[in-house]
Amino acid sequence: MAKEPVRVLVTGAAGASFSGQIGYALVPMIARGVMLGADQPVILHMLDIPPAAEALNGVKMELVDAAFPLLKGVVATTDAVEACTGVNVAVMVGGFPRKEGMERKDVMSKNVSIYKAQASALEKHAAANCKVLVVANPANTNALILKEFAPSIPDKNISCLTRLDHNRALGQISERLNVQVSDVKNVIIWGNHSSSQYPDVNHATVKTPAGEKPVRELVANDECSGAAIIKARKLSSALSAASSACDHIRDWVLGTPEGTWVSMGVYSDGSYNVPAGLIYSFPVTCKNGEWCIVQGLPIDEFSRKKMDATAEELSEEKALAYSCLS
Ligand SMILES: NC(=O)C1=CN([C@@H]2O[C@H](COP(=O)(O)OP(=O)(O)OC[C@H]3O[C@@H](n4cnc5c(N)ncnc54)[C@H](O)[C@@H]3O)[C@@H](O)[C@H]2O)C=CC1
Ligand SMILES: O=C([O-])CC(=O)C(=O)O
Repeated sequence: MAKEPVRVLVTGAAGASFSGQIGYALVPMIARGVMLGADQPVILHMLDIPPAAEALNGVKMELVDAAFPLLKGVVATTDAVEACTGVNVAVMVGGFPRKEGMERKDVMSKNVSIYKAQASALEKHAAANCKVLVVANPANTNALILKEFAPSIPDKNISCLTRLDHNRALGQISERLNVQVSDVKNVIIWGNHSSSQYPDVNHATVKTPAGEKPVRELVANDECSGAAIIKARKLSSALSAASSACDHIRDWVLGTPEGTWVSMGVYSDGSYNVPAGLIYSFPVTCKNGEWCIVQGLPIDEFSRKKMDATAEELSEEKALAYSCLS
């Protein structure tokens, strides 16, 4: 029997300020089954702001023209209530993006007010058990604000995207070692989706004909390359961010492969002595639609310092965000 359609919200779907256009790259991936599976029909809900209404309608027309067999309907709107009504998955891309040379903190106050308002719309109108992924920067703190203003959505259902950083680390290791990216696994992104994040390869492995080898012996810890993309494209990452958002939701809903973990920004429960009450990126495995932090990994002194530094930045962002609320 055919499955019931899943309603997926994408905010910022018009990609209309032409910063990087994640939404425009993301919606056809969802309509093709990249996010939820090749047998899962979807109804897309797309939200953007009134100045982007015409562009948003253009995206809707393209989705119709592309005749995606899995796409059972499109809601394109500038009304947050209409956009959020009945959604099972919400991917929050809309926001005020950072541009070349801009600090993330410059855009905090604009995003705090956006996320406060959209949290209320989601809380009141989304389907029960809606899973939320915040992509827009500052992603961890936007997710925290969303959590704060949608208290009836369980903590476990609110996350932010660090999968792009995770995938970047996998990609860079595969380039350096000249191996297939699918043979590399279990890197970890700890902390914030910012330059303070700690990409940790201490537990990563690469598949070789002689079995799995630790990556640590082969490469040093890595840097995130978001700024390099902005420099090269004059636009921030879009297709890789969209693809990583699909990976994040797919693994969350359908499960991570046996023996593999991924990085997700989730509400800290104090694991690894990360302060509770932050949205912090951890290694997680997913099963039956629930994520679970991988426990018991040994943490050396270098890693501890890096993990604490990014937690410290998140605590500062949290304080700044709360000061924007008053
Ligand atoms: N977490 C991650 O790994 C990454 C996060 N990002 C962040 O994702 C966000 C989106 O990036 P791009 O697609 O490049 O930006 P973009 O500027 O191309 O698109 C943003 C869209 O959001 C819309 N928007 C603004 N306020 C809105 C609101 N209140 N409600 C609904 N829509 C709204 C804009 O009209 C625009 O269409 C940015 O904050 C960017 O910094 C970008 C790359 C990676
Ligand atoms: O800073 C930005 O807007 C882009 C970003 O998050 C990334 O590429 O990781």
